[in-house]
Amino acid sequence: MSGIPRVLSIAGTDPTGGAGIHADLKTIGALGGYGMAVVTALVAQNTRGVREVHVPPVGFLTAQLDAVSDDVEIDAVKIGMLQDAAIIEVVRDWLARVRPPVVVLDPVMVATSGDRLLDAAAEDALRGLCTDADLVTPNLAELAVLTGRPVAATWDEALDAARRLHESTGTLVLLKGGHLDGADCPDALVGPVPLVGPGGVHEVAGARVATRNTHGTGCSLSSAMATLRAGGASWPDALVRAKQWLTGALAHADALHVGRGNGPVDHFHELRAPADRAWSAEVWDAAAAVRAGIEECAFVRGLGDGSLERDVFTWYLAQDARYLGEYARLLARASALAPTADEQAFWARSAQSALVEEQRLHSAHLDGRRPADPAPATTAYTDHLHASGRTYGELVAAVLPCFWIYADLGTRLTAARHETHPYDDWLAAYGDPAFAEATAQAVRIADAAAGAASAHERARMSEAFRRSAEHELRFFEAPMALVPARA
Ligand SMILES: Nc1ncnc2c1ncn2[C@@H]1O[C@H](COP(=O)(O)OP(=O)(O)OP(=O)(O)O)[C@@H](O)[C@H]1O
Ligand SMILES: Cc1ncc(COP(=O)(O)O)c(N)n1
Repeated sequence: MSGIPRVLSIAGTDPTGGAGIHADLKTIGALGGYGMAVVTALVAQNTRGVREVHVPPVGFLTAQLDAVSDDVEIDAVKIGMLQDAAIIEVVRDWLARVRPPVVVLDPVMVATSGDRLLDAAAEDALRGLCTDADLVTPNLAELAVLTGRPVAATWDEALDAARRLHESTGTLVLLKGGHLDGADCPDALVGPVPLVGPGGVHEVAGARVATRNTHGTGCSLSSAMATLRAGGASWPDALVRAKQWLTGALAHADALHVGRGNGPVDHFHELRAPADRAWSAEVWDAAAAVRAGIEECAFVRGLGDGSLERDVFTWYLAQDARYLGEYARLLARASALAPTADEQAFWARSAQSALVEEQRLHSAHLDGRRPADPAPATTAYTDHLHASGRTYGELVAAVLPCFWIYADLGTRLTAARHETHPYDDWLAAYGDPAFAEATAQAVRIADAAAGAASAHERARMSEAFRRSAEHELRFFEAPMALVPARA
């Protein structure tokens, strides 16, 4: 494969650009692939429904398919609307001749509007095509038709049906929870253990975005899976990334104002994000007063000019050691919840350095003394972090101020360093460029999580950040107020 996955969509059209090949091409581009398209059917449709379907002669479909495969090495195929059995036959013949490494089948039968996009007589032929695909992505109604059972009413029933489809076809199934009720919107890969892991099910949780603009989500998800898999991701990693991207596309759908029915999702929301105000910039600016309070507090000023009394500093270090022990647990939890291997590794490394590096520095200062009991400011801060561990985004937002406020203070306090400064090694640790880089990565991760979050989740992230920043201030104020000599 070249570096950029070459992905072919074989599907119908949607002149309003929300579903079919239009959604596929946007998705493939948004996720870093090169998109190509062969049209099975021309559909006069909009966000309110399908008006007319024109199917060109099947010979012309073969001509389109051959024109692409005679010339281009195809890394992945996504198959969408097929309309009738003759078209399915042509696609099966072509797949038998040209077998691209990744074949994803979205067994499109009925549009969101309720209009049929597949002849009832072609359902058997579509079942046959399922066996040729590497991944099949039915919604609940399509799963019911493919398995000959009633439509699943619960997630457990849907998982059973997906298992049945996998057993009858031998093909990996991506089960979609979009049509279930409730605040959650899970998806799952159901298939062989070597591909999806223990139990043969890899579930990816998701929050339901409150929008009626879901036109083309199925087309977009299947194209995303084809593109990401062709790019080298495992199926489970592809689903995590595809879902993160699609949730963001749904969260930005209402801003598009396309059509008066079920509108499309914003495939290019991630491209637009730099022009939007980053979440991190918003919350950092909103915490300006708290940050100023930290810079001006007696403890930080004393640390900078070296006038801070040793017993005050030692008391602070003892509390910081207590804090870091809990903080490392929360970083490890962020690692456990992380949606990608890179983020998982980042949080695990951060947990490790919080435990090892920081406590090594502390034990040097604490002179072997055991950390004291946690002070109220320490407990309040760690309680808040634990309470913020419900979702990945909220947790990442809650742990961020400890990185960011320290790194920011570090760059300021570095200016105060000199060889005989009593707290020079401490200032050096927080002014360390590697710590600044880790902080920048934590900020990038938080912005990506905020980009994919619903408005509600983003607000919770902001609140978690705001409260952590306030706890930072109280943590810095505590030593001066609580050192016994001063109480
Ligand atoms: N409101 C929503 N919020 C978050 N994710 C959603 C929402 N609706 C659908 N999805 C996601 O979109 C993808 C498509 O799911 P769905 O079950 O709607 O399939 P579909 O019916 O084939 O799609 P389409 O609406 O394009 O026909 C899945 O990943 C699903 O979890
Ligand atoms: C050409 C084409 N392919 C697929 C769909 C299904 O998408 P949705 O269910 O979101 O309408 C569609 N409407 N048109």
